[in-house]
Amino acid sequence: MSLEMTTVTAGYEGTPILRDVSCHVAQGEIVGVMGKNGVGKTTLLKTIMGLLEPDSGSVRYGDADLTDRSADERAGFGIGYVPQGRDVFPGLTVEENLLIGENVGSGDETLYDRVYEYFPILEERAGQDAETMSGGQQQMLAIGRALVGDPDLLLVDEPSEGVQPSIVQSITEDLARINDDLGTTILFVEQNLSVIQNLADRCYAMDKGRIVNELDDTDIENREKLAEHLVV
Ligand SMILES: Nc1ncnc2c1ncn2[C@@H]1O[C@H](COP(=O)(O)OP(=O)(O)OP(=O)(O)O)[C@@H](O)[C@H]1O
Repeated sequence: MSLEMTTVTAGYEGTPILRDVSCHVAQGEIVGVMGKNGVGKTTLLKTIMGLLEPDSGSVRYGDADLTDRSADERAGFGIGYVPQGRDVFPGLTVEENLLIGENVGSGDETLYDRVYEYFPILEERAGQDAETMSGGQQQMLAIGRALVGDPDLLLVDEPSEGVQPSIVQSITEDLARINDDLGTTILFVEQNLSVIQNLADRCYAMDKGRIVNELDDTDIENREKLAEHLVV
């Protein structure tokens, strides 16, 4: 199913952040969102996930109008969210963190097997306090937690943030493989040029709450062109 956001305006307590944002992601596509700090990238993902109510505009997924649906309902439609900073639950084990991502009552063990296949370290560390894992392992856990919800669309907020460079490459490959193997559509926010180049089919550039450019695969190969949208 494709995602379609149309002329969305959204913000926090009366302060507008997203201004008239329209974007789309086709089924099976991997689309990046880039831009400097504070331009509204996280706000865009939150609005798609239903964690922030838009002041105007609409969010549609396939035939469904999600605009007035809760985040839980959107998860039920097959949308998974990997938040910035990962937000693993401290004091809970890796396995308990994964359990939280499961759709209530699904009990589908194959979803765990799938997560452990992509991220064997999570099986090895199943009983470990999630908080004591490295940044990269926590990022894998956050992706795994979304995967046990069996999403068709994955929203991923800065997968490279706080992750050491050698692991960034491996997480990028994992996301590409998830898209390839499972057909999972991916919309991700990123400021790391290499991740964008290695992962995105297409990319939106944001500035001051607006989408100011759309880059196709040829544009994405051009590092200087990409960097224009990221330099602070
Ligand atoms: N909960 C909130 N309440 C009020 N203002 C917020 C809140 N969250 C974000 N903002 C503001 O909204 C603006 C956009 O933030 P957002 O997190 O969407 O940007 P971003 O592009 O994802 O940046 P970054 O890369 O730094 O995460 C910023 O000015 C930020 O201070």
